[in-house]
Amino acid sequence: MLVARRLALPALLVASVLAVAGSSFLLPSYWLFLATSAVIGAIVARSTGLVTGQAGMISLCQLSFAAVGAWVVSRLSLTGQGVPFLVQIVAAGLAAVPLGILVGLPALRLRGVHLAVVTLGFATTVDVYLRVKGFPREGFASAVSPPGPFDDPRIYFELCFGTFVVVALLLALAGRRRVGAAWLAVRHSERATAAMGMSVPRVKLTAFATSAFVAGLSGGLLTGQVGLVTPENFAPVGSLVTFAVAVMTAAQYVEGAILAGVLVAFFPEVLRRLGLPLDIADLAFALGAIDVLRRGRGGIAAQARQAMRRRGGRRSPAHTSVATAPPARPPRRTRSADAGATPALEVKGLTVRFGEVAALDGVDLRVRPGTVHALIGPNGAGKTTLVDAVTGFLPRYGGDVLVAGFSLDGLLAYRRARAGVRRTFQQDRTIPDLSVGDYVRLAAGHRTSARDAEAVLGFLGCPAADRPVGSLDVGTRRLVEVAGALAARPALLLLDEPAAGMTEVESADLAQRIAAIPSRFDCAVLLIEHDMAHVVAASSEVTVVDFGRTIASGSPRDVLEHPDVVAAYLGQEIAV
Ligand SMILES: Nc1ncnc2c1ncn2[C@@H]1O[C@H](COP(=O)(O)OP(=O)(O)OP(=O)(O)O)[C@@H](O)[C@H]1O
Repeated sequence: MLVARRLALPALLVASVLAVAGSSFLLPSYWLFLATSAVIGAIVARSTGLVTGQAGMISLCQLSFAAVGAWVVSRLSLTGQGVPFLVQIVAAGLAAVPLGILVGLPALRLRGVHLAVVTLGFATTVDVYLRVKGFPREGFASAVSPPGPFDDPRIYFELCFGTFVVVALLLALAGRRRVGAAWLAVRHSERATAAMGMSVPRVKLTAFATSAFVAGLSGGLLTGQVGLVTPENFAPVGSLVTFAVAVMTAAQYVEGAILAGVLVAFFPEVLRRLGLPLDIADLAFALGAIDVLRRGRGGIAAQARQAMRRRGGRRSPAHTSVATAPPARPPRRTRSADAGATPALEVKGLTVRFGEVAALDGVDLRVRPGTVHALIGPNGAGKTTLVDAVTGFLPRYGGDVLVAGFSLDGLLAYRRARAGVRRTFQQDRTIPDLSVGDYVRLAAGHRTSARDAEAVLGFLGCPAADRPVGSLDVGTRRLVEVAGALAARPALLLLDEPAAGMTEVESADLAQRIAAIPSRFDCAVLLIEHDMAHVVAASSEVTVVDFGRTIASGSPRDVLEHPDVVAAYLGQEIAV
């Protein structure tokens, strides 16, 4: 039954692909032309969905990338005798890549509306250039005519459709690998992406470069379809409409991209037949995009997937309860436990200022190898700032941070993560679009087997690996985040209030599991937590900070009875 269900989807997909491919031999020539336009529109929509929907960067210049592809095919068709047409199409995509990287550079610093303005400015600049140059006719005597067999419109449709299928498959494959999952990660949180050991600039630039490649392909295919392209084909308003449709349909998904292509090609045709102004189409797409952004629930394809997931979720068996799952056997230890004197973490004279506020003022801290060390203190004491400094999330700090005797000073966050320093955040930074297992493998940052990932999930009492992260409650997501960091097999794990959002019972259960991390994973832990019962159960040493200074350090019971600590908490119930 399960096998039949698993085979049903691929079989349906293959049947759909064959049906669409076969339809070209049935359609009259005008409808075939529109169908070809729809497929080319789907390709450019998919490119927009990649950079915007997947990687979360607003690009309003996708048709400028397509223009580069169009120029390449125009040029090679008319002057590059003998270059096979398929090679011309691939060259169209490749030629757009440098431009994609160039446009991606501002995205390293800019976000949201600022990036949108820059990309729109780029689209306008390209448009002006094309018009001044009389694109693409300068030097070209006649329209592009694809060589046989692509001069047959039916075969040309097959070429376009085949290109779309290949692009969709490759991007689906990328989505299952680190590169594609990283695009999703950067959309949800750049800090969490860096904490997973990934270079945020590289992730962003690969997204822009790949999306430019795909858009370049569409420009090349459009040239072969219409023969002569003009600047109007790639005008900024066209990029805006592409963006709006991609948002409306959620073109980061293959079905969303197909819907976008169909709407762009056929909706104006419907309006024309009804005798209505064609501009209504652009207006409808804009309103659709505004509605999607206002509701914040994703475009049409995203909502359809969520609805299916909800239906599937009701059928699937209940997941392992966080509170009741017994600790599973963890992966085999690969590092030998270092019982020597070198601290797992040594912080010396750490000082951090935010303007006039001294968040940390000469803090010293030593975390012994093989221990869980709690860092506690009232709100605003400087705990998260210390974690930020250790993990490289502050532009500057005074003092030294050493892990296993090696200085981390000057290293960027993602390099510290790769060096074995992993952290979690106070707010949930998981990626709802991924399954629990995919998230853990992405966070692990190296070739983690499904078995190893499941062993870590089992150790922490997380839900099953195939559960979508988006279907979990906040407390469970935070547990999955801990599992991701732990699966990376770090030398030092910094947990920032991992039990926040959990019930008392879940928190107590997690404390026991955290206490077992050093012996089972050969990893020291720095734990920030407000729940004192959790602190006592999980840690063997505690450091207390207040107003950016260390006020006590030692065993949990001694520290919690220290008069300065009691005074710092101003009578709050901290004794356990
Ligand atoms: N980016 C920032 N800009 C300005 N001030 C900041 C910034 N980050 C932290 N601070 C200040 O630094 C001090 C320490 O903050 P921090 O978040 O490290 O405290 P905390 O002990 O983690 O508190 P909590 O338990 O509430 O999370 C606070 O006074 C806070 O307002």
